[in-house]
Amino acid sequence: MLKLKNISKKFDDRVIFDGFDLTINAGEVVAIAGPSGGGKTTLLRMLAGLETIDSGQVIFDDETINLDELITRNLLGFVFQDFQLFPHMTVLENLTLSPVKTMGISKPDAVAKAEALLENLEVIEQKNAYPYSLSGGQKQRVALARAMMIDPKIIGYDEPTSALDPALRDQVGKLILENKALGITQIVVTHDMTFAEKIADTIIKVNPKENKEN
Ligand SMILES: Nc1ncnc2c1ncn2[C@@H]1O[C@H](COP(=O)(O)OP(=O)(O)OP(=O)(O)O)[C@@H](O)[C@H]1O
Repeated sequence: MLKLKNISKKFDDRVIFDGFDLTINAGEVVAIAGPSGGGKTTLLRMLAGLETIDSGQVIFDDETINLDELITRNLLGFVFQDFQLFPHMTVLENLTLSPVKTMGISKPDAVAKAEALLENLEVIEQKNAYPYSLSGGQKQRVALARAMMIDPKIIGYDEPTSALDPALRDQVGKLILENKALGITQIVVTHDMTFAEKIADTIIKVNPKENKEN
């Protein structure tokens, strides 16, 4: 279970979160909705350690995580809105780069793990392809595989359907529900309420004026 307690975050003088609380049960799919600029992406970035948290507590399975350690704790694997695949690297290189460089995983182990994930996500045939040659849906799957390389406790998706046509949107929904069946906790930032209602156990709204759980 993930508990955020009394989280506060400012950018300069601008308050994004002021005493924000959130509880997510293990295996749950939570959709985060709310107006543009409300802090949805910032929330994911903070949990992934890509953005600092000014104050508050992050508790995972009863352990209070030191806020400075979020970047190395692999709590949340991030599937970026625009995928952020390195254009000059193959799919396999995109997946193995960070685990080998920053996590000390051996290259053969990283490759084996990447291939297993690509196989599961049905993009193994693209392992030596460069991102430009992939379809939107394939990029999405590769981005998901890359997020899963670090064995995160939670997978966070930033607007996973925004670049996709309706058929691919359904495919992403299916992937999220497949991960749910595996017991993976997932947080999905989305503007798309129809999609949120389809995939989420809980929908949470973040609002810049009242960023308290509601
Ligand atoms: N690194 C940063 N420095 C300064 N301000 C930032 C930074 N990142 C985000 N912000 C500001 O914080 C606010 C929340 O941004 P965030 O991207 O989290 O919103 P969002 O809810 O995801 O919006 P959208 O739905 O438009 O993607 C915005 O006003 C944004 O301009």
